[in-house]
Amino acid sequence: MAMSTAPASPARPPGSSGPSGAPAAPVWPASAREAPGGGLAVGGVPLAEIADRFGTPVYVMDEDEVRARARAWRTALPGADVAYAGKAFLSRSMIRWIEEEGLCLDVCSAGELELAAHSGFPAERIVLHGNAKSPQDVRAALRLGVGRIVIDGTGEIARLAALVPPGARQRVLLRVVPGVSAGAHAAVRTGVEGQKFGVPVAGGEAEEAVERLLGQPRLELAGLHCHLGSQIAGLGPYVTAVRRIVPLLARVRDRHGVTFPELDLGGGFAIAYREGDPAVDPRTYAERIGSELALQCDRFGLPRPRLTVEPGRWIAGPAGVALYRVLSVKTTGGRTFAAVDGGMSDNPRPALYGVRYTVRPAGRTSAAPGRTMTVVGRHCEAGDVLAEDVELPGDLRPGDVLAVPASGAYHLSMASAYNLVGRPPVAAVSGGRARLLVRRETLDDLRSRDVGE
Ligand SMILES: Cc1ncc(COP(=O)(O)O)c(C=O)c1O
Ligand SMILES: N[C@@H](CCCC[NH3+])C(=O)O
Repeated sequence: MAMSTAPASPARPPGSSGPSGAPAAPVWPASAREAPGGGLAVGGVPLAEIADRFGTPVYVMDEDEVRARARAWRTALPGADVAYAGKAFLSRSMIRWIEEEGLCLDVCSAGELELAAHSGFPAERIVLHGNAKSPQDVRAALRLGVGRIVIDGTGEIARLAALVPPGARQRVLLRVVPGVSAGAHAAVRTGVEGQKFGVPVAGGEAEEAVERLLGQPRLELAGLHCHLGSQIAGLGPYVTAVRRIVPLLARVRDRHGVTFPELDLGGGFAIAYREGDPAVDPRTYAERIGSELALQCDRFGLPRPRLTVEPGRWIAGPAGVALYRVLSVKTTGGRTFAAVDGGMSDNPRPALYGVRYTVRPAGRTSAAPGRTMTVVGRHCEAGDVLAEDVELPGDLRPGDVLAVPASGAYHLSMASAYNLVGRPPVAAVSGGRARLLVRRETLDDLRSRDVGE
């Protein structure tokens, strides 16, 4: 088996359609190429070089891929606001790229907010979310002057209004739950009743919250918000959400004489983790959701609100590649395990959602015949599995570098200190150069938190 298999697809703009007309689902960044001496290069930099220079595990972010993906949404929805959901991956450079591409930013804590503000991101382009905002979150949002705060529940309305200084008005959105089940795993389905986010459209709860908000002179209700869930591959759920939310807008208009200028339909757009996985195409989203919104608004005689979308995974995920070094190859119970020097501490997604990744050697070519192996992490749980039953070169050995694509979202942002191994660094690649964005968490960092007695 040739140890280097070519990346799935030649370079093409993210979000473009494949030859069959089905949504294209590139697994590797568009810049991925076979490296001159064997292995894989991303952003013009051989991944083996990155592994040697920064150590492993290391996360590689392709800056041009991030920017192209951000632009794909801006181009598809020219009259809309595109708010990158920072929970997917946030660093000072990422914030700068997003700012330069003209996006807004969705944050959900004082921590994310302060990082953005200190990186120079304009506060009026920031949206603050959260089902349980702490006083610290709200105070930071008011002090920095964020553009929008998303109200998640009726109880939050008076609490927030009380913190807005006299004479000031805070622009807010109300998060509603349209009763739509969507998302790759129960833990990330937020469009249905019975989970912790938002106020249901059904049963009148949302209308009651709107009424309360309209009665608060220090809050300016600019519109409704919903976020259905995450890793949603089809557009049907978004269409249903529009069909349920626009009639609510009409009821509010009829009852209060108010029409809202904005509608935020959240994020949740699927990416491919393995070859052939479906992914959302921003242009198809724009056509389908844009026309449904127009249709429903016309039906109720409402003006079309300005749309906001909040992609997180779609922008950061496919731009990231995780690099690990093989620590051991072991055959036991009829299975061969390749164990790497990271795992569930830097990528908890397999353990949390049962997700499986694809993996390929990144450092050298091999003529050895292929062998079915399971790639596992180094942590103390049998569920610490990255890729199951994948074909890898039969001569894979300790020291080899393995690359895992689609690793840019919800890996490092959810990484833990499990087994005190330290969180990996992040390197950016672009134009044949690599640079460090986030340094490795050292044992000193970890030890220094423990103050003893
Ligand atoms: C309110 C909100 N907006 C946007 C997102 C981004 O979701 P995704 O990364 O799936 O696009 C999330 C996370 O699911 C969210 O909670
Ligand atoms: N953490 C989830 C996505 C949750 C999105 C947050 N609202 C994942 O890795 O798939």
